[in-house]
Amino acid sequence: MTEITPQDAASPLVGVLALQGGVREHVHALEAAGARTTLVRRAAELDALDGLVLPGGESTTIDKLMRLYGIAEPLRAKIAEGFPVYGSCAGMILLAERITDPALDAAGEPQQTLGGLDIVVRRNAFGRQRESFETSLPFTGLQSLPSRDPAAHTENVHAVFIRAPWVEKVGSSVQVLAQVPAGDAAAGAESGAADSVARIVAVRSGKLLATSFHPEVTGERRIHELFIQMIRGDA
Ligand SMILES: NC(=O)CC[C@H](N)C(=O)O
Repeated sequence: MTEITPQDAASPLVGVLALQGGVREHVHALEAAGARTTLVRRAAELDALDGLVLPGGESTTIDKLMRLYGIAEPLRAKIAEGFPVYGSCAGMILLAERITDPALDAAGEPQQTLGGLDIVVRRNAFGRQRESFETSLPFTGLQSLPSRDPAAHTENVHAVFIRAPWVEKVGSSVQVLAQVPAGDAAAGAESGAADSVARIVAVRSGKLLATSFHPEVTGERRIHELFIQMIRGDA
């Protein structure tokens, strides 16, 4: 069912892919940031949109359902034409050109991605013991947002990680927006590597934005505002 919210008609219409995962939270965050929203389950629903959010959840399930419902191919084609998409967590995995450790289905077939974002991601990268954590991260590129605190020296974002991927490699077209610094106590880890090396957790390339973490669950609105500015061509 399509739900259009009564925002200003000039507000961009942003879809949230509603096949699996944390859909509601993105709808609320987008609306708080000034967008109109609609839930997307079918390829025909893509055409009316100004942008799309791929939520967190389980990337293997979302991948399977996107292919089953025939939405993967048309979405891939739109992304190649410059359609704005923001992916959080599983959504970041779906935008990645490559996964270091793709899950295999019962037939031994690796999970697929939409691609478009020239990054390599590692799933569940922060380890099992501390599979969820929260931390505060400096985030690049929020300077022009309406909700920005003009008195703030650094633009820190509250970031919630839930079985999150990190970005292992970025192509030359990709801008790194945030990293978990080496030695971050919250990231801690079993994944010893997180202690000794900074890990990339937010990136942008053209009209594609991806975060390993979930701004939509904390009341953090600046990432969604940034995405709306990207849609409008203001960022
Ligand atoms: N919170 C999330 O979206 C977790 C992502 C999940 N680990 C995956 O691989 O899809």
